[in-house]
Amino acid sequence: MRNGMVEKQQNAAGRRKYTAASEQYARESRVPPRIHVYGVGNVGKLIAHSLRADNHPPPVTLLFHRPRLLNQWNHSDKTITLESDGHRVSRTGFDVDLAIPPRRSHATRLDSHDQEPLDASDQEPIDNLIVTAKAPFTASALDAVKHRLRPESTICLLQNGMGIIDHLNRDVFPDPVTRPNYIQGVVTHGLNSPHPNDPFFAVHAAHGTIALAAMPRGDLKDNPSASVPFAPTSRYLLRTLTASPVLAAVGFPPLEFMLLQLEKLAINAVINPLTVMLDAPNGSILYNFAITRTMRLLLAEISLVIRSLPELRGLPNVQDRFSPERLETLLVSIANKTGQNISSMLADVRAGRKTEARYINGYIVRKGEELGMQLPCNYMMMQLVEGKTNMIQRENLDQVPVAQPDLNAHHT
Ligand SMILES: CC(C)(CO)C(=O)C(=O)O
Repeated sequence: MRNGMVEKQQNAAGRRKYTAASEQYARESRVPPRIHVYGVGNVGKLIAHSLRADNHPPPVTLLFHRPRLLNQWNHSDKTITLESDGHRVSRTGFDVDLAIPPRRSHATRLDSHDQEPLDASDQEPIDNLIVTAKAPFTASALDAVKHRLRPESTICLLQNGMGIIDHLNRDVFPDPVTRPNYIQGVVTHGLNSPHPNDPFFAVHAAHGTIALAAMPRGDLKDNPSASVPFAPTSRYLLRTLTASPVLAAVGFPPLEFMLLQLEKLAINAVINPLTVMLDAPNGSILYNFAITRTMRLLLAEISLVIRSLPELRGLPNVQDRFSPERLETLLVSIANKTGQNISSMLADVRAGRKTEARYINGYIVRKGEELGMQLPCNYMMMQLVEGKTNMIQRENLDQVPVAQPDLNAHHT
């Protein structure tokens, strides 16, 4: 009888342990459980879909950056659908809101936020925000919701590249006292959106992981082994994301997380711009000695900068982990595994979109300059990628629709 009771109590405790983070944590710490997701690209769809998978899902608001997307949503069945191993699962229950980025020129906002609010929700505070917009668009995305963020809020940034937080602190949240908290993430899930006319559908092609870290409010350089006392909203977001089995998200201390970011950055700084130059899938950089030589020139610079970073000084294994030889082995294995894929940078260039080159090769160049080094190969790659993007953007602008001659027409 007693044992039965103990067992019941243990079961109840066990069940309590596995309730949703929104139930378990938000309630007890008074963090409002609503999560806003900015950006419904591939990663945004994966995150929003996974958040609504739980038995007690948190309320989720999708923030659209364009009225056209909101319109498409309102005319759809209001679901996000993910296909994985041939099975499609649709999830519902999302709230939606518009957050249109103000225009910026040379890092300055052109139009201020004194326009009429769209509705009352445009003024409601945002406590938990996940941003999946790409690095070059993150500052303007945050400009759109800046007035709703408070020092207690947490922004979780999920995108490729490094140096984004420095950029945000300089241009969007210059006051260290009032700026929100940050979580950063490295996503290795592979997704694609094969139907451009259905922006709320994606294929989860390769199951990966998400590494997450709550960033200390100061500079990591000044406080490298900072054990961060998490803001309640950061703890809530970390708990909610790591509770999702599909996301396979894991939390790391800031310094270990930085090593993971640098490893991904080193790979992206070579595969991405080279595939842009070759206009070919990732596998095209393999088994071609001229390309291998170029790859090695880039890796020599990348390895030198990473191994000289003051933040990493004295850490065990950094010299081996970031040696040019180890990075090359890693790079070749990733290019092999993703051989048929088009890199995200090539996809952006082909579509005439701004790329992340400034946050990938550009980050290496900036860090090198801080250390008194010149890195011409990475600088050149960044310029070439930007040059090619400009070229494609101009081609798209110049495209005048011309009536095609009807080759089947019969002249009598
Ligand atoms: C496939 C890979 C690893 C190539 O760098 C990638 O992450 C990307 O396309 O951005």
